Amino acid sequence: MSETTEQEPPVLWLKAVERSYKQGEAALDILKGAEFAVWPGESVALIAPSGTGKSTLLHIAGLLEAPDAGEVYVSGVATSGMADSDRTRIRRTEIGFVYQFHHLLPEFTALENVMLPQMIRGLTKKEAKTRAGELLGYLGLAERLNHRPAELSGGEQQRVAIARAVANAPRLLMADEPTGNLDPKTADHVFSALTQLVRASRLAAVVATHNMELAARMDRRVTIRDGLVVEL
Ligand SMILES: Nc1ncnc2c1ncn2[C@@H]1O[C@H](COP(=O)(O)OP(=O)(O)OP(=O)(O)O)[C@@H](O)[C@H]1O
Repeated sequence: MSETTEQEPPVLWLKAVERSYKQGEAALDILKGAEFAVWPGESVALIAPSGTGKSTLLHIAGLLEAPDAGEVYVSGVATSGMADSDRTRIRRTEIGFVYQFHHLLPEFTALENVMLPQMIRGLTKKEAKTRAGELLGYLGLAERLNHRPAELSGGEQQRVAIARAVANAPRLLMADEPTGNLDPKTADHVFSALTQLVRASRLAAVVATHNMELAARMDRRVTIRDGLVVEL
């Protein structure tokens, strides 16, 4: 765990989270009281075998899905009793998402892809452009601002996706196999860029990965066992 964490509340805190799915008449208990917290500036690898509940956990932690029981605190705020619109607002302002595939808009340039979420949030075009340029520059893409996704390499596309995810300065970054589609060397570069950004911006990051080498470079590693989150 990184220093500093004692006084600050966790950015994400899952408390006694339960989630079951119906399977015919039976209930399939996936999360059975899971506890999980991530602090500012800390990166945590989630290494969970297929079917153990990785997606379920990421969806609940990312406020895309509500738990059956338990509570999800984001920056100290309990989210379970909230109206959907409030939960969506917290998701949009506090959480950034990166997926295995970049999902960039093909007709827009790298710069425009990073500007868009900011403009949707109400920043002026000029403000959005400045921040997008800075972020892309930080991620080593200063020479690629006006390229469309198809004109970028896989690693470059994924770095643009990372810039887009943090464009609105979220406090939590959720990444699901962010390097899963890249060759090992490119994965290494993208991963380094991501962890550097997490530390520099004091984000809390949860990165689901099957890559043990990359997971070893994060602050902590957790898995899901018998419906609980356990440290590795
Ligand atoms: N909507 C649903 N209805 C019924 N069962 C579900 C539903 N969603 C997931 N499950 C089941 O719950 C279990 C956990 O699902 P989850 O998607 O969280 O797994 P996962 O660990 O992310 O797996 P993978 O890495 O293969 O995507 C699986 O056995 C899955 O079949």
